[in-house]
Amino acid sequence: MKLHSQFPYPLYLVISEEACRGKDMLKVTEQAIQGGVDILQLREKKLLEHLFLERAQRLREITEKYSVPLIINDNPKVAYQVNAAGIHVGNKDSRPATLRQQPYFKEKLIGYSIEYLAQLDNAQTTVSDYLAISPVFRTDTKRDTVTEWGLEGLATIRELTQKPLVAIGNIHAINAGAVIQAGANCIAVVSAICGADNPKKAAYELKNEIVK
Ligand SMILES: Cc1ncc(COP(=O)(O)OP(=O)(O)O)c(N)n1
Ligand SMILES: Cc1ncsc1CCOP(=O)(O)O
Ligand SMILES: [Mg+2]
Repeated sequence: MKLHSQFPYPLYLVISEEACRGKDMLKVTEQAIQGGVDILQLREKKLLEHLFLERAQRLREITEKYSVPLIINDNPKVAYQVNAAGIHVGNKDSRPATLRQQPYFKEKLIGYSIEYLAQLDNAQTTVSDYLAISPVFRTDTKRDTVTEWGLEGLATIRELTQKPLVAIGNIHAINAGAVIQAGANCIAVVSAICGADNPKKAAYELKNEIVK
């Protein structure tokens, strides 16, 4: 079994209403947590800010009940307003180094997407708490990606940094073990759990592949 001492969240669910395909997002969240999800991100790319905030507040009630950290995608204002555990940003978003200077984000988790190897040397990476290998495998859930890292790319990055690595992109129970073996500390998924008929069972099966 691998140790995850730097980032004690081996299974990461990135959720949106659209990804839940008609299922109640709040129920999916609760079932997924009961199945073993350790950390949750709300990622709504098309919502107006006040609706994003409202959804984040609902999720916050559930994550608080289970003591699971809630991460907000892209939007520092919403993260602050719901007192989220942190934020995830990529190359088109607020910069981690800028966020880190704000009092609210000083002690919060900041996740940063890695799309180019050169990012490993930049100031954004230095101040981030985890790096997302984004994506490990091409996925229909997010099409505007740059580099498909593959297991080899993930292993290369593992050798170049000590930062916790969160692997994302087309990861399912069948390939999760290989992704961990290649050096990831955490598996992040959207469709493997949100798109499953039984999100609790899907989370449980993924978790088993990760921690065995
Ligand atoms: C855990 C995790 N990893 C990667 C991403 C992608 O972030 P980003 O590159 O900013 O793209 P969008 O998600 O904003 O489309 C993520 N959200 N979460
Ligand atoms: C948000 C995000 N960032 C990189 S890939 C991705 C989507 C992953 O979705 P799935 O787990 O359904 O492939
Ligand atoms: Mg983003």
